[in-house]
Amino acid sequence: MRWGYLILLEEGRLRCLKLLLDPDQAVPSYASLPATQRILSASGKTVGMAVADLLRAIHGHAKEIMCRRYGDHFVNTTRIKLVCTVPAVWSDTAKNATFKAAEAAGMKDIVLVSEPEAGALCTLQAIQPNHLKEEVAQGDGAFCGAAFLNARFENLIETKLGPAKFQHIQASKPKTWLMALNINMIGTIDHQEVDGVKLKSQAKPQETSSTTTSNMNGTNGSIDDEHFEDSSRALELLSSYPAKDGISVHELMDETRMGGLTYNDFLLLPGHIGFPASIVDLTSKLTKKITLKTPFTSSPMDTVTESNMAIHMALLGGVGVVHHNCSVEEQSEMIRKVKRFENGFITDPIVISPSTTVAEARALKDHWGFGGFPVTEDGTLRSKLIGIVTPRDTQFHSNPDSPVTEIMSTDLVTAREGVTLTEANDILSKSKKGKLPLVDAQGNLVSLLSRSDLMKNLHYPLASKVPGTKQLLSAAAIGTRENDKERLTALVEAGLDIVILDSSQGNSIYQLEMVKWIKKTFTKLEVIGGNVVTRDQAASLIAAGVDGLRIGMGAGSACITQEVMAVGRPQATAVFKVCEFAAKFGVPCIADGGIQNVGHIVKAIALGASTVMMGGLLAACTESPGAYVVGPDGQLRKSYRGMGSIDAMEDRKASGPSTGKSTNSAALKAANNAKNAGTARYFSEGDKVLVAQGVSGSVLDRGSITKFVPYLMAGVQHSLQDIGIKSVMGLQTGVRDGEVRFEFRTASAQAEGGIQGMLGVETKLYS
Ligand SMILES: NC(=O)C1=CN([C@@H]2O[C@H](COP(=O)(O)OP(=O)(O)OC[C@H]3O[C@@H](n4cnc5c(N)ncnc54)[C@H](O)[C@@H]3O)[C@@H](O)[C@H]2O)C=CC1
Ligand SMILES: O=c1[nH]c(=O)c2[nH+]cn([C@@H]3O[C@H](COP(=O)(O)O)[C@@H](O)[C@H]3O)c2[nH]1
Ligand SMILES: [K+]
Repeated sequence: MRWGYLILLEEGRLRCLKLLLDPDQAVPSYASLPATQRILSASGKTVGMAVADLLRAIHGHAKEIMCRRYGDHFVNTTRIKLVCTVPAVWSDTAKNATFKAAEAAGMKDIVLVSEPEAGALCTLQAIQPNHLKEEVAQGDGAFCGAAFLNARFENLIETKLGPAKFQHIQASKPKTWLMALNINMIGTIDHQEVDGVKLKSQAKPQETSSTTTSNMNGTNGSIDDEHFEDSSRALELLSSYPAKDGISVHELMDETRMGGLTYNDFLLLPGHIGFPASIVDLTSKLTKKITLKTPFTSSPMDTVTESNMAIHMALLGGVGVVHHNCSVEEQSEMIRKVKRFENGFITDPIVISPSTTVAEARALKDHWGFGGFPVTEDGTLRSKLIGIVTPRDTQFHSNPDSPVTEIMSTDLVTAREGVTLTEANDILSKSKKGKLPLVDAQGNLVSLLSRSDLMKNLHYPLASKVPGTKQLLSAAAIGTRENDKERLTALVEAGLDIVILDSSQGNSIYQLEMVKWIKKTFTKLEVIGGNVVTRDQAASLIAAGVDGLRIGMGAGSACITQEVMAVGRPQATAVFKVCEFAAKFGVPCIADGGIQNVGHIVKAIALGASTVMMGGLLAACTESPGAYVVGPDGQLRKSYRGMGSIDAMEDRKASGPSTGKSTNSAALKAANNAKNAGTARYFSEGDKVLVAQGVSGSVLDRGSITKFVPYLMAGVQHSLQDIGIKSVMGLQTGVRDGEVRFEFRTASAQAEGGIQGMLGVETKLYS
């Protein structure tokens, strides 16, 4: 059932329906009911059923508005009394029928009040509380509702125009007829009364239009402002419109009208700017317990996120999810590197023994990316500190076989265990050394503080850290096979904080069981399930206990899932549907895939995503794995491939099993023994053909993410400023409340938004 503005003007409608509630009641002369009766009998409903439908819709609408304003929980736990107003002249039969219809519509706790009574009550309670003594308005229909007013007005026009002309206009302009009647109430009727109500006298419409026309065409340029509203009333007049300009997110996301939408299919409308872009707060949740200062994550793909990307994403306030297309040892090592990076106090420093050679120290530097190592008596932590080796010491030493004791510094500035970070930082700054070892009373090495970390602390104020520690937040992806449990155990030992269960279709028995197992086994670990694109998929995973969801199926830039599997969902719709549902449980969502620019990030967030995940956009950054190559056009590129591409699935660099793939059971065993995710999938298919869900190729160089991510952040801040919103969370509330408005974008609107008719365009996005 549709009602109100949703009914097209030219469509038939049930008007004055309530007059049919009591057939014995006199129908006012100006109301004609045959059309209503016709539509009613065609729909097979009784008047009671139709009124119940209407009341149900009104009730639902009211509840929706209240939920939007006050939250579902408050509304569902608060006793709500309903008051239904009816015309005072009504018979008891009509009132009783209304009451029955309200009950049929599921309205409980309801009372009926006559319309004049309701009006009077409202006024009297304001001016003289609790002193209502008598009904002040007579129930003679004089103050009847708008429908009657319209009907009376129509009658009036008919008498003025004559029936023939009246019917002609009505038939030839079915769309504008009703609108014109409703809007142009004021006008032709000088000092006339309609049902006792005096109408304001104004110029006749013909005059208005002719004066306006002549003014517009006139040569003197003067405009007779008698016919314009006073400009000081602009805001007041604005508030008299029934709805804000543009459409709400619910209207936008009504699939029955437009189908599933992508980010490019719509725009947000601008709001009011009353603050600088730099104060826009991008803080947002990644999981139930973890909040990020920047709502960005990088994909768990072997061409996107290894330790270097993960470290830098975390330094910049986001998080990088380390892929699992590698052995357990390799993945754990990557997590360890993230956790070791930039500790205020490095509590598990790499320590070497006096017998370590210069060559070995150099090799360790190449392996770890840093070269300052404390030397202790037996080469372990908690053993007596005897010196420190730095790259300066090893760099120009001619004999690689010399023990480090020959070159290490022994004039050490140390601090005692137990100093605060600030004190230690202070000592380090004054010492002009690169490292400050912390020792216990016996001179045993306990931990280390590094000057480069101090610098990094200064340069990365947004860094994502585990609360209460100086360690960066780490995240990794795993699969849902039995041996992924061992993988996860190793990752947790390496310090993992967040695990993502990496699948294109997360609503599987394997994933649900894995979620439950993880929640039971590693109670501190945050678990993100996915991928999902429907409410139903999300519900299963939420019920299983996930702390976050990852949304997207086939939207990624290297994905062909939608084409090959015929399964998936346009990303904007997927994000909205899942986030709307997940928000009810406080489960944050990642919009994964299809992010091509800043605008897409803002749209994903507006539709409810707390964070976005990027693959292709980050694949050719300095911090992503792999080397740059020069393309045929002379530009630098790095390779990028879908994790479901044949290339990735066949990549057995991590030494998969050599058992072959001859039988199904052998294949399953091989899959479980496989050392990387690609091989596991490869072997799980047994003798069957491999079906690719992704492609491989390359993407153009984007430079370092230390420049690119701040560009994305500033872009999002400016966008939110345009919308007139000060934070990511504010944007989501604004959208939910219907304050932030949207518009569909036709194909030509998309062309208009792009670059038009220009040659030699240089698309430099930031500097
Ligand atoms: N977001 C997206 O649109 C898509 C992403 N991808 C990416 O490609 C990679 C591979 O994705 P999928 O092929 O979906 O990986 P997957 O590991 O979830 O599924 C591969 C196959 O293994 C089966 N499987 C999983 N656990 C099992 C168990 N315990 N026992 C028996 N069989 C089991 C699955 O049912 C499926 O047939 C992931 O990195 C994923 O993120 C792939 C396609 C689409
Ligand atoms: O259909 C797919 N086949 C694949 O082989 C594949 N590999 C990755 N992904 C997903 O794509 C996301 C990254 O997407 P973007 O490059 O658009 O950022 C990633 O985060 C994944 O969700 C795949 N999807
Ligand atoms: K795609």
